[in-house]
Amino acid sequence: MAVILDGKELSKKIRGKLKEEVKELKEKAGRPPALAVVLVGNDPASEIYVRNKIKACGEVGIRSIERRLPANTLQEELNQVVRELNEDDTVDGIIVQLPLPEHLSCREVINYISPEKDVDGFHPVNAGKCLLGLYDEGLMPCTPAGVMKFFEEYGIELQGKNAVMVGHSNIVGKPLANMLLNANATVSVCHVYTDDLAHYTRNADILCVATGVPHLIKADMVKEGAVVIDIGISRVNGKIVGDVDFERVKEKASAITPVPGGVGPMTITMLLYNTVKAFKMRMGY
Ligand SMILES: NC(=O)C1=CN([C@@H]2O[C@H](COP(=O)(O)OP(=O)(O)OC[C@H]3O[C@@H](n4cnc5c(N)ncnc54)[C@H](OP(=O)(O)O)[C@@H]3O)[C@@H](O)[C@H]2O)C=CC1
Ligand SMILES: Nc1nc(=O)c2c([nH]1)NC[C@@H]1CN(c3ccc(C(=O)N[C@@H](CCC(=O)O)C(=O)O)cc3)C=[N+]21
Ligand SMILES: [Mg+2]
Repeated sequence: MAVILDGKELSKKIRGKLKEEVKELKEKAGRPPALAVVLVGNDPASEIYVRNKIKACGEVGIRSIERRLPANTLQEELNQVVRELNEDDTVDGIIVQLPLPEHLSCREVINYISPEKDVDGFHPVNAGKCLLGLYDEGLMPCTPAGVMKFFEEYGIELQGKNAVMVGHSNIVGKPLANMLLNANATVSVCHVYTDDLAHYTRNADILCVATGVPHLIKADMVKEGAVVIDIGISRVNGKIVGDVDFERVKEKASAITPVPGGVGPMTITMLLYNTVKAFKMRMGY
């Protein structure tokens, strides 16, 4: 039976420390760290995510600012909101909740976010620092950084291991594959055009999956004793499910993240962590 990598428990521990730190920083600076969340339109899933982020900020003492824009907002108007938040000295972190309505370019608006305030770690400057392994000099993407915390916390060695990343998005798959490579794992990156996915996954000591395809990874695709990280979130008949057939794969894996309660909470935790980090960097602490 696999060890369950508990994202709620690890989050509790990290958020507890952040709360203490925020209290001290607030006394020192005369104001708390602040996160601005920009939400365009009213996608129900995004509404829930934003609400959770704002709640999590409140719990550790981070001030949050919600900027809601109508679904028919123009690109130039969205860019302008980001420019205003860049110029507001009391704002330390800015995120634009994705996905955006069809007519808007996320690439364009992300380029407007000041890299020092880019707490999602999506700006090309931060992506470059991530590639180079200069984690301390920038802000790293929250989901991949949260996954790396699991490996640290549970003492999971990466050096020399076969790591397989399924999914190659700019926000999860590519940066996580890169972080695994920086940790000296031998990394394969698979995606929808990969011929014989199971051939790769069966050889993985560390298997990370971020596709959004419910239960893509079955037990017969997993090596005995593998560490399995399930990043996918889908809603099937009102229930949240991951990309891994958890019930069967947990019998074979040595460690596995559940969905919910695994990577998701850690993503939010790393957003809080990045907001505190951005605040400290901006204040010169
Ligand atoms: N837990 C968390 O905190 C977070 C969870 N998520 C979840 O993670 C999942 C992925 O998100 P994101 O990276 O943004 O998604 P994208 O849709 O941007 O990327 C999905 C990736 O999976 C690949 N893929 C799709 N189908 C298959 C398949 N059948 N076999 C192999 N590869 C496949 C795609 O390949 P191609 O591009 O070639 O089609 C692409 O590389 C989603 O469920 C999302 O909700 C995302 C962010 C945070
Ligand atoms: N600019 C931007 N940054 C993001 O980081 C971002 C985004 N846009 N758009 C959407 C995706 C998805 N994402 C998740 C965060 C937390 C959970 C999470 O906390 N999940 C809980 C369950 C939550 C629930 O009950 O719905 C869990 O897995 O236990 C899931 C998914 C961040 N994303
Ligand atoms: Mg996505």
